[in-house]
Amino acid sequence: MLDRVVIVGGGTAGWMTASYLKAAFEDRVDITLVESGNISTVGVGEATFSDIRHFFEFLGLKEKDWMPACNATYKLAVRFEDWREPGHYFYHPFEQMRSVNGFPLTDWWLKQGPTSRFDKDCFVMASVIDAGLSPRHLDGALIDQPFDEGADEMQGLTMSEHQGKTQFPYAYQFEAALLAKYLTQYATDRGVKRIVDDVQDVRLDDRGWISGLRTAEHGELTGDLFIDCTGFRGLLLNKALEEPFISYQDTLPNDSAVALQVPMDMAKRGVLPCTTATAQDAGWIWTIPLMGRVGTGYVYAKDYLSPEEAERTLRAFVGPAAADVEANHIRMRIGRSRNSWSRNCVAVGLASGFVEPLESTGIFFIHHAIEQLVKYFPAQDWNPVRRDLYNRAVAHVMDGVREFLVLHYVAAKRTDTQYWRDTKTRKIPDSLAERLELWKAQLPDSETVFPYYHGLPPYSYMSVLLGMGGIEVAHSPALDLSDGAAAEREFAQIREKTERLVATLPKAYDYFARMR
Ligand SMILES: Cc1cc2nc3c(=O)[nH]c(=O)nc-3n(C[C@H](O)[C@H](O)[C@H](O)COP(=O)(O)OP(=O)(O)OC[C@H]3O[C@@H](n4cnc5c(N)ncnc54)[C@H](O)[C@@H]3O)c2cc1C
Ligand SMILES: N[C@H](Cc1c[nH]c2cc(Cl)ccc12)C(=O)O
Repeated sequence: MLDRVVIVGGGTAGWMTASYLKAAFEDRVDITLVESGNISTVGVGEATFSDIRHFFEFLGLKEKDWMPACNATYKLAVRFEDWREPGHYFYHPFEQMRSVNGFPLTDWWLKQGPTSRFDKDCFVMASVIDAGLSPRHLDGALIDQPFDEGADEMQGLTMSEHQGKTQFPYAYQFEAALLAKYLTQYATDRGVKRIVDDVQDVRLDDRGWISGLRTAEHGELTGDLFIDCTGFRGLLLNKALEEPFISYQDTLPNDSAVALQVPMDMAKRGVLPCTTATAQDAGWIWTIPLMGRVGTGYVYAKDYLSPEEAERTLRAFVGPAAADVEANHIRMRIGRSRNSWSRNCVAVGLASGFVEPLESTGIFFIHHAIEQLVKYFPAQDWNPVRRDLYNRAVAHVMDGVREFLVLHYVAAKRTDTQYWRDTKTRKIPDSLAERLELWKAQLPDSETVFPYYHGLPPYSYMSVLLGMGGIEVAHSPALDLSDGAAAEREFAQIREKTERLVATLPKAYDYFARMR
């Protein structure tokens, strides 16, 4: 039996993997995690997809167990500011798109939208977020979305199985370092062995498979399956096994970030329940409100901006609250390993691949990789078919997300700096170029978006296209021959529901303060 797993790296990827494998296999696998006391984690992964609730569910954790320990808040959307023009904003929310007579409501909106704001007309969440509200009432009851939290048929589903069934109305924002600490406790309580040491050498056998890891103080660690969670270093997969890394930088040039963790009195400031991405001259700034601080950072391309200038701009953006806060400068490796599983090594997290944090996909990649690893977990025969299926699934997720992110830049109306002008002439993936031609005639649907599971539903593409405003899209001609009354009723229902929710939901801050 293959039952000895060694994980290298104690960041979000390492501890999420250790916790999940323990929850899946209990004592039938022996798990050791080795993490360096000298090499720090990236530790800025703060915003997630809504799907991450499947991860916590799998671990048997409820929000009240882990959220207060991680200073966590709810994220109802990504709010894009200034991507179209200064002062403009729109939301990409966690809310399923309604359909009327077989056409998405956004299609009707293009023909007869009540206002100029597609997000407010088509989703209730846009106004809920503007008002700084929680999607749960103070007694914990969830906003009445077409989603039944306790539905039996929804339990135990993986993310890809769940996609398209219903849309959970929120994701989370949290301190990544605190989540890693929380999961360290969770995993070690359940028998994961933790070693704090540096891996100095990776030993390969005659076939080139990993036979052991030489550590500074704990001798040689042996195992069957080695999981590389060493971050951008890719110590096992890319360095020792020499698995090539495919860069995405030709299409996604942002390769640098500078981050600040700004302590803040959130009772005074309030919590806007979303992640904000504010366009800048050479990239964009994220703002993530947590309980007790705001996480913020400037993501940029070093070909267009120096680290010093990026830090200056970020500090000016945040204001005096950041005066005493030390900046964390990060170089990002953008792209994916050709194969994330090679021989007896699987890379998870940044060692596997990463795209810039626009749309917060890093932790989603980790979660997806772990679900797939359990699905295709190897047996003693190391059947290569399972490995290949795993590699295909992981590559599809990252390639699909790459297309989705490139769309943001191509579709953004801004052209006021060289950086933004270049987004309109830079090479884009061929498949995306073809899709864009289709979307100009007909809004994206499941037939025309990236065809493999990559986490993002067609309505996400519609939201970005309509919000960014740089690509002209048209409504379906069939709507000109159709009665629009049902769509008008739907818009009216959304308005009524929005008014009811805004009048009854508590402030997001009050909800979390009560949870603590
Ligand atoms: C600027 C930025 C913003 C981001 N924002 C988000 C976001 O909002 N949402 C999101 O989902 N994701 C985000 N991410 C991604 C997210 O941070 C990562 O996916 C997540 O932190 C996982 O990192 P990791 O565990 O793979 O690597 P790391 O955090 O880099 O951890 C690597 C681990 O390996 C250990 N290690 C390395 N070498 C050795 C060695 N020789 N011996 C022993 N141990 C070793 C280190 O000590 C460390 O414990 C962001 C990333 C960046 C760069
Ligand atoms: N898998 C989905 C992905 C998804 C659906 N709506 C959104 C909105 C935003 Cl801002 C990010 C991702 C998604 C999920 O997480 O629900």
